[in-house]
Amino acid sequence: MAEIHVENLKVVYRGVILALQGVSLRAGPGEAIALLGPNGAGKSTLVRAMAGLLPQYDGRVLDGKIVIAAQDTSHAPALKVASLGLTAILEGRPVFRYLTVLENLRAAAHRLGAARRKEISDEIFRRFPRLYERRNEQAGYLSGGEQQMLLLGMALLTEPKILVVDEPSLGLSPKLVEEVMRVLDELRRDKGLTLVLVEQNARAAFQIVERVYVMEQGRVVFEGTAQEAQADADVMEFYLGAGAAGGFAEAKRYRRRKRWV
Ligand SMILES: Nc1ncnc2c1ncn2[C@@H]1O[C@H](COP(=O)(O)OP(=O)(O)OP(=O)(O)O)[C@@H](O)[C@H]1O
Repeated sequence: MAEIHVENLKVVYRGVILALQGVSLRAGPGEAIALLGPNGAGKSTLVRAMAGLLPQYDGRVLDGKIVIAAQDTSHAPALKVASLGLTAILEGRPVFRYLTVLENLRAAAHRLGAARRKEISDEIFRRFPRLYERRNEQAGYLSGGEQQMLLLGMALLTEPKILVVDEPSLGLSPKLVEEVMRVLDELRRDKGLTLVLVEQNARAAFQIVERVYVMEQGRVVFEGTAQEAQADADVMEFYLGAGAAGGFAEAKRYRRRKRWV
């Protein structure tokens, strides 16, 4: 049984803006998959749908279904989804900017007892020594990479079984992107997590996932192994903007196109 299973999912915003049309995917227990594709393809919408967060964005599932840990969560609220073990780190590094690193971690750990909280906090500081050094500083003053590590630490305090991470590489230097990918890979292996990585940076994602889904205009246009995607010139050039000719400019042609029901 797949840990996450999305079938023929159709999502609209404000009742009329069709953002996903017939999207299907699966991620088995302990598997790492990536959702790739240009701006506006529908990746974040899929993350919101999986996390039960569509209503916050005036969106809803119109058709199809989402099954998480064998339960139909197509219309489930975020708390129900979280209780099934899915934790989503949303785009844009949403840390509490005016709270310190320690306070952010405490806020994420509100459901844990003191002993378990200490155990996981120790683990977080072992994995991310830089967070320990900056534990009393306001999170808003951390660098982008440090904020990403803090979000991963906060996610660990929810004891996830499925981790969904939206665009962790955004705005980071190539060296930091590599570091974030390494940490995600380590976490998945050490904890047997199912990982759904959403990325525009396809090359970074290829390093740590087994299978990829490429999205464009609200649909999945390619599904295959990371190797198959990399060997497919059309996928690389037109959807991932990583080919020889055209490059990223080519992918940008597909930006932000909306369709109406
Ligand atoms: N809250 C919203 N209300 C209306 N339309 C929205 C909303 N959020 C997203 N959309 C539209 O839905 C479509 C898919 O957007 P989405 O953010 O899911 O794409 P994305 O692949 O995550 O892009 P990006 O990488 O830029 O975040 C786009 O056309 C976008 O304009």
